[in-house]
Amino acid sequence: MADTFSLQKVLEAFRSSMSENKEVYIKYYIAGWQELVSFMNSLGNVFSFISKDVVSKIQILENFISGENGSYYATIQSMVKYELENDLVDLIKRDSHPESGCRTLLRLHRALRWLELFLERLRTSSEDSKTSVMCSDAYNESLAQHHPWLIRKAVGVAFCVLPGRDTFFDVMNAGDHTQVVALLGESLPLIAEVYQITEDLYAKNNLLELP
Ligand SMILES: CCCCCCCC/C=C\CCCCCCCC(=O)N[C@@H](COP(=O)(O)O)[C@H](O)/C=C/CCCCCCCCCCCCC
Repeated sequence: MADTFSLQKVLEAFRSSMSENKEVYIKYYIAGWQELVSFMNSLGNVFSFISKDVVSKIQILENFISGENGSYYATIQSMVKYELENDLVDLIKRDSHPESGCRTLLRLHRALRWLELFLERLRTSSEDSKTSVMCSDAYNESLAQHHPWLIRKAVGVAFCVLPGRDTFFDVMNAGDHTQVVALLGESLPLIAEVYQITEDLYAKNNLLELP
């Protein structure tokens, strides 16, 4: 994907990630994340500890996709089946498979819920709404429950230097504010669907609390 961030590209990646029978292609799922990382990198060094974590998780999944068992990593569904059937997932504590595809994707999956909540707040925000408040409310409702105190504090500091709402709307490169709101309205159900499919799959296989 090209350099300039656009919400449309994120939308396209998540749209492409969904197959006709509602499986989720990992390749496009991580392409969506890659696009989001390019946006976060443009926000400055204070966010680099976050983007580094996302990049390392993308890399782990890319290595699986391009590895000798890559065909099993085509979709989240095929990955879960393959890793579980072959005992490749640490279920209780991190041990012989500390970086399985399942636990790595779970971290991005939880972050996708944050993204959904944040974008929904942005979509329905008013001119005087603060991005730091929208971001941290979405964070507290989702990812924060899975992060230790130190990370929560560091994230709180990063939220304080977030650009304002207008800048967010501009960097989405989707036209004027009305057009951005419309595109968000189109994107959110898609992101929510990808999230829910993954959530149901992980719940069904008892994978939602992987260490
Ligand atoms: C205008 C476009 C809309 C907004 C675009 C936002 C772009 C955001 C891009 C990425 C979001 C953050 C994704 C964070 C993934 C975190 C995964 C995670 O939970 N990792 C932790 C656990 O991993 P393991 O240790 O178990 O391997 C890890 O410990 C965390 C490390 C760093 C902290 C992550 C904090 C996430 C905060 C989410 C808010 C980001 C705010 C971005 C500003 C827009």
